[in-house]
This record gives sequence, C-alpha cells and structure tokens, in this order.
Amino acid sequence: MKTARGFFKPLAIGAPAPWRELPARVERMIHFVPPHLDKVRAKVGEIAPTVDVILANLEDAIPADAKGAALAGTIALSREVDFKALGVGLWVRINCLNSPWHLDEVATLVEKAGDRIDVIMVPKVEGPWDIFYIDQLLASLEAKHGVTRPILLHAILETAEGVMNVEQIAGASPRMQGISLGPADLAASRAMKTTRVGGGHPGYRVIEDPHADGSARASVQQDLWHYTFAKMVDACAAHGIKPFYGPFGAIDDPVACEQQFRNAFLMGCAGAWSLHPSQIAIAKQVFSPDPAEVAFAKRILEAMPDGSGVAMIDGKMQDDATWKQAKVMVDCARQIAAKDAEYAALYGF
Ligand SMILES: CC(=O)SCCNC(=O)CCNC(=O)[C@H](O)C(C)(C)COP(=O)(O)OP(=O)(O)OC[C@H]1O[C@@H](n2cnc3c(N)ncnc32)[C@H](O)[C@@H]1OP(=O)(O)O
Ligand SMILES: CC(=O)C(=O)O
Ligand SMILES: [Mg+2]
Repeated sequence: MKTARGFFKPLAIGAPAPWRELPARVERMIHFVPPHLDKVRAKVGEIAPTVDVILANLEDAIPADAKGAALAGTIALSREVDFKALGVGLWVRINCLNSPWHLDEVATLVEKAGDRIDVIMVPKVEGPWDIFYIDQLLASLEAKHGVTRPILLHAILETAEGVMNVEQIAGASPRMQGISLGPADLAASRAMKTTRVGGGHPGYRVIEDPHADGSARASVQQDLWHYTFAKMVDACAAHGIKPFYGPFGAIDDPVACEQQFRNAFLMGCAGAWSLHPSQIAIAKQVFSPDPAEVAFAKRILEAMPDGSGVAMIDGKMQDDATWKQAKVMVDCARQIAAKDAEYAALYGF
C-alpha cells in the first residue's frame, strides 16, 4: 500500500490532483442504458431529468459483436445530452479487466469524453491490484488528454475473491467512489444453485421446531445476501465511500424489488441500479428518506441543539447516538432537497 503522504499524489505527471473528499452527489438510482441501441439512446434525453445517474453499459448484456457500437454510442450519448446542466451523473460500466475490450474502452473514453464522464464502473474486481492498475491507467490517460477532473472508480463486488478482499478494494485509491453488490455473477462464482439476478429464494428459509401435535410448521424466507451486503457496507463506510445495491432482475416483481432496495437503504446504501424505466420511481422513493422520519429526526436535532445530553420525544429516549442518526437522515434529506424540488417541499426545506 502507498504511504500516507503518497496516497493523494497524482499518479502521472500532468494528471489532475486526486479528490480529497468525494463530491457531494445524490445517487439514488444508477439507470442502466444499452448504448448500442439507437432507439433506447434516443430516449435518454427524456429519461435523464428523472434520474440521478445514467450509466452506459458496455459489459454483460451487451453482445460481443456490439461492443464497438456500444462504445461509440457512449461517446455519442456524452455529447447528445448535457448531463452536467441537468445535474445528472454520467457513468460507464467497462468490460472486465481480463477481457479483450477494456483497454480500448478506457483509452477511448478518456480521450473522447474524459471531461464528461464522472465515474467508471469496473466489474468483477477481485482485489486492490485491479484498482491500482486502472487508477494508474486513468492517471496516464488524463495527463495525456488534459483532463482536469479525476474520473472516479466504482467497483462491482461479484466474485468470492472480491468479497474476501472488499476492505482493501474500498481503500485502494482516492478515486474509489463506491461499491455495488453484483448478485448474479457472485452467485455463479460461489456455485450458488440459483438462476436469479438478486433478490431472495423461496428455498432459503428458517423453519420452526416440530409441534407436539404434528401441525404445520411455519417457515420464513431469509435474505441470501445479508452477510455479503453487511461486509460491503462496513468496508465502504470505514473508507468513506458509498455502498449500493446492484441490479434486481425480476422486472415483473416491483414489490420484491422495492423490498430489496429498502433493505439496502436501511443498511446504509446510497442507491441501487435501475435496469428498466419502471424501477426508477421505486429507487427514487426508497432512497429518499420518508418525510415523516425526516420530520422526527428534525425534532431530535431541535431538542438537543449541541448534540449532547438526553431528551424524551414521544416516549423515546434520545441521546448523542440518536442525534447522530438524526443528523445522517436530515443531511441526506437536505442533499436530496437541493436537487429535487418535489422532495424539498415534502421535507419542508
Ligand atoms: C447482472 C447485470 O449485469 S445487470 C446489468 C446488465 N443488464 C442491463 O443493463 C439490462 C438493461 N435493461 C434492458 O436491456 C431492458 O430493460 C430489458 C431487456 C431488461 C427489458 O427490455 P424490454 O423487454 O424492451 O422492456 P419493455 O418492453 O418493458 O420496455 C418498455 C420501453 O422501455 C424501453 N426501455 C427498456 N429498458 C430501458 C432502459 N434500461 N433504459 C431506457 N429505456 C428502456 C424499451 O425500449 C421500451 O421502449 P418503447 O416503448 O419505446 O419500445
Ligand atoms: C451486477 C452484476 O454485474 C451481477 O450481478 O453480476
Ligand atoms: Mg456481473
């Protein structure tokens, strides 16, 4: 690992100085777009004002013979829509580092759209060495092409080795913006016997003990992802970067999608992916704190102006620790309100 003094030094002569703090951005949903499809790309201008992030996907779900078209479509998209003016992030998911495509992709993206891309998402990150490699490559390309703002990195946690190394991945570079859970590839990597993209499974349950009278035993479905998810959230929080839930593939089950997103929100995630336009509103609602909870959090802050001591509100004890939770909630709401007039009104900011 780098020394403390070396950590924030640019990795190439002429590369921009690394971010010291992550830029404050609302990222409730990362909306995936297949950029090789002209018809879908043409609709991005309409969708962009309704989302926080548009992601041009070059990796899985893009056919091998369309990788070039997807890259060209991404560059075109970065010029066709003024994402900065809309306050919408532009992200790109490149192909994985052992694929034949990633090198040309990164070189072309930085050369042709380096000043317009906020975050590059790197799939199948196995350990900090993957981040060191892409960090150095980006610095060299940014220097070469005069990019003035460092492009951030987002890792997908989707292999058993990646899960084992998640703490080092989260802290590998000042470029690290966040990590998303990739439940589909992770399931394959672990030899899980499933065929889903995220969500639960009806077979993964706990069952109550047998009853003396032999009557039916209740059982409840459990969360397959809890362990990995909690490990990822702690690694991200400890390193000051953002955790995200990834994709929910059952487009036809908005109820389960909402529940999966809500579990992620409650655990500390900043957002989730939307694969289909119908998932945008779900993510927006779930990852914007409930106005009633925000109102209660404001009361805690008002009751304890310096954040110390003890207070009772509606029968509930408040102290320094609940004050800190309330501050997380109100700060999150304030950030959303600054971007989203609808929520500004709901929160009373
Ligand atoms: C495990 C992982 O790696 S997950 C990440 C990789 N996967 C992806 O990125 C998938 C992205 N999503 C998609 O490709 C599509 O949404 C699919 C294939 C899942 C479903 O597509 P369809 O069957 O066409 O959905 P549907 O018919 O409901 O689409 C309705 C409209 O929304 C459009 N649409 C669908 N998905 C998107 C999208 N992600 N962004 C913008 N528009 C979209 C369709 O083009 C269609 O437009 P139209 O009415 O003008 O014809
Ligand atoms: C997100 C992703 O790429 C996966 O689940 O495999
Ligand atoms: Mg994957």
